[in-house]
Amino acid sequence: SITLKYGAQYIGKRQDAEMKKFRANRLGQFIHWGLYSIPGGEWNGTTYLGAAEWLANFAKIPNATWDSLQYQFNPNKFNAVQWAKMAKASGFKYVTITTKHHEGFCLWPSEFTEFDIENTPYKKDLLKEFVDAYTEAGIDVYFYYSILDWHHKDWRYDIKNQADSLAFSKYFEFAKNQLLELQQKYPEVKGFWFDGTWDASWKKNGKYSYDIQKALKEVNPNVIVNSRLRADDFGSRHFDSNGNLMGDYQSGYERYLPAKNDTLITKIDWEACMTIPVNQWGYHKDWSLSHVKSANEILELIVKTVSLGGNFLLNYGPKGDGTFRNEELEISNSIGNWMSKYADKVIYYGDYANLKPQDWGYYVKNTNSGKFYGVVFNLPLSKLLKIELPNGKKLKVVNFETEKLEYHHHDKMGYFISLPENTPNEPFIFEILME
Ligand SMILES: COc1ccc([C@H]2[C@H](O)[C@H](O)[C@H](C)N2C)cc1
Repeated sequence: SITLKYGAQYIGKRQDAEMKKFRANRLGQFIHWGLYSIPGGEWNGTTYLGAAEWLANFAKIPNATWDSLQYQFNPNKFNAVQWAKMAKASGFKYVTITTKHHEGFCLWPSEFTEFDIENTPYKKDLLKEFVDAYTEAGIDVYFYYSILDWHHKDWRYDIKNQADSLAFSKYFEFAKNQLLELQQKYPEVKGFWFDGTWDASWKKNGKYSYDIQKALKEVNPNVIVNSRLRADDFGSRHFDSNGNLMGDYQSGYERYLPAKNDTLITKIDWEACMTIPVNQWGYHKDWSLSHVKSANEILELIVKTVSLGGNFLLNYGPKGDGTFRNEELEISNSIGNWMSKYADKVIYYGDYANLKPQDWGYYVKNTNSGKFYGVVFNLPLSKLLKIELPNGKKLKVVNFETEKLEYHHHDKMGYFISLPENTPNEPFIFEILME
């Protein structure tokens, strides 16, 4: 292997309590909220199709114009306790909120910039209200922080000369100071979700990304940091030049999942983040412009993720006034109903079952109870659920709610479980007992 100064700090899954809690949580709420939430993808009468939090970029809006949105940011309908209550009812065990997205606007009163919540009509420490409400609700809090910063004068996309290098070192100091400030002001924070780390300037400075993780861990030894922060000595991201995962979990799955038969991914901790429309993280006024995922589509993505040993972060983009759009409220309600019935069995503590994938859905092993479950999304016309067990394993009992399901064994093709009489018209689970 190659000797690296800024590569992976350790190999394998962390087994400390904080990481075990992150893993057991499985389901998180992502929140993208910033100045971009005010225009909602529309500027000077033109609606842009791209992701609303990138509007300044698509619409080529000068910084001075965009930054003046700061004087309009006044979420007078924001109710952190209500947000936390909805999140809890939806089954979210953790939340990740944008403290600063690419635009550079900070949702907390930062000592290191004027471009923050303090200098808006809202004035108050919005992030503290948020952290307190979610913590009170028993939901773990994580902070999203963008390294890419369109506002900061010392940000550089690339390092072409000594001047760039000096400026970028000042930007690094700014970012590190802000991150330590976030840990100090909001000590409840469990970890950081870094973004905006694809530019050459960052890839050329593996030391910077290494130092940020080190600095955060000095304050909180079990802080959880995503792989997206990291570039190694040679600019390799997420995985170092020896193929070892950097950070504490792989966060490359942005709006897509690994293949159902990908067993490699089950060897590391990972988290997928997902939008409800095709590609909108920040609030966009018009969701009719793309497909919007149904509750069942989202439930399948969540269960597929857990079945492969990953966490799932579902995104919400609240409006500038602090309210959520109806589509998000409806999804929350539907998902919450399903989670109230099944999450304790197949989401929380859910993990890879190491059983041969089948067409009808996904297997989940509950690492708390040790129980194995099937989650059915695709009803077979044969009315038979096929199960293939590893050699030496025999199927004993299949429980569906309070009944035991019939099954027969075919010496070469495996077991075939008969569907229950009254099959639910929603994704349902059955428990598998083997011997
Ligand atoms: C260029 O492609 C991109 C760049 C940034 C993103 C950002 C989104 O704004 C959102 O914050 C997502 C989590 N992040 C990867 C997505 C796609």
